[in-house]
Amino acid sequence: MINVIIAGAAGRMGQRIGYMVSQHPELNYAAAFEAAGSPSIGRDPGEMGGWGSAGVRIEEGLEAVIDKGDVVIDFTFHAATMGFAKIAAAHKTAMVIGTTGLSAENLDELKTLSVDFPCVQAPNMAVGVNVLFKLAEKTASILGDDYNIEIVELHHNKKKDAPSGTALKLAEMAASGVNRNLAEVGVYERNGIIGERTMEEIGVQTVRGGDIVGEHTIYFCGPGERIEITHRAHSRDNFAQGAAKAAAWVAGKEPGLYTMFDVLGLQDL
Ligand SMILES: NC(=O)c1ccc[n+]([C@@H]2O[C@H](COP(=O)([O-])OP(=O)(O)OC[C@H]3O[C@@H](n4cnc5c(N)ncnc54)[C@H](O)[C@@H]3O)[C@@H](O)[C@H]2O)c1
Ligand SMILES: O=C(O)C1=N[C@H](C(=O)O)CCC1
Repeated sequence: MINVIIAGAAGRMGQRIGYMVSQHPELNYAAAFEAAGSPSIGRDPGEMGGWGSAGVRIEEGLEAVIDKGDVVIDFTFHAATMGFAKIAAAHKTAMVIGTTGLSAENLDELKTLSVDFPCVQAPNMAVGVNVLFKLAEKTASILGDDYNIEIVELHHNKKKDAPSGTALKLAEMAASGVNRNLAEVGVYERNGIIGERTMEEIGVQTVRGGDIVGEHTIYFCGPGERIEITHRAHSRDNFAQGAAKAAAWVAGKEPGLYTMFDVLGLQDL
């Protein structure tokens, strides 16, 4: 069995990932940890979530549990994630990172650290979203420069980062399809007398409200017609199943930075 350590075990994703790990035939829920001072410390994450005993108690900090597992699954907060990656790299323990809001500098640092440990990092672990990434790139490359590309994402009112990591990756994939650099053409807000839209820009807009789990639409708006491709998450379970699948895949792999395209075999599509 592959022993799994779950970071942020009391969180919305940490809870569903814990359940999926407990149900997975190759995975064992070996340890759980939370931030210092969390009221969940000492509690059983399964009992907290109402899905039975996980067989572990939530501990404080990754250092306390790093020797108990083969892979750390992290869906927490960007400011904490890089610290976890440094600890995992030093112990050569595999990692699955779903936390969003990582900066370009964080991703560069992760690439450097990954010479020492295998790590899957992806802003969205649902199968459907990863297919959508590929569709966005292909559709953009087929339609070319005559179609305006716009992305709209909707999430719950507790989400801390904007735009979503998924929307940013969608924009990156579409930009790659039309050979543009997102850093040069991404437009994240519009307000006031902004003038006509340029053909090059790729718009990314954010909606926050209620308990929306997550919705992403990419629009290709052309003369006389438009294509809209939407992914809607009905619950967090697809993300959590993807994280469990990634953990089973990455344990024992060669050091390196991998994505869900590697896990799902979509790399060459
Ligand atoms: N990749 C994906 O498929 C995917 C899917 C959903 C959410 N996410 C991302 O996962 C992250 C978490 O989302 P959420 O809705 O579960 O948030 P949440 O706030 O419900 O959960 C985060 C948990 O992490 C804990 N945490 C924060 N700092 C910590 C630290 N230093 N040490 C240990 N634990 C710490 C918090 O106490 C909390 O319990 C966000 O970045 C979100 O965008 C990714
Ligand atoms: O609920 C969240 O937070 C989500 N975050 C990810 C993102 O930022 O793309 C994935 C969808 C849900």
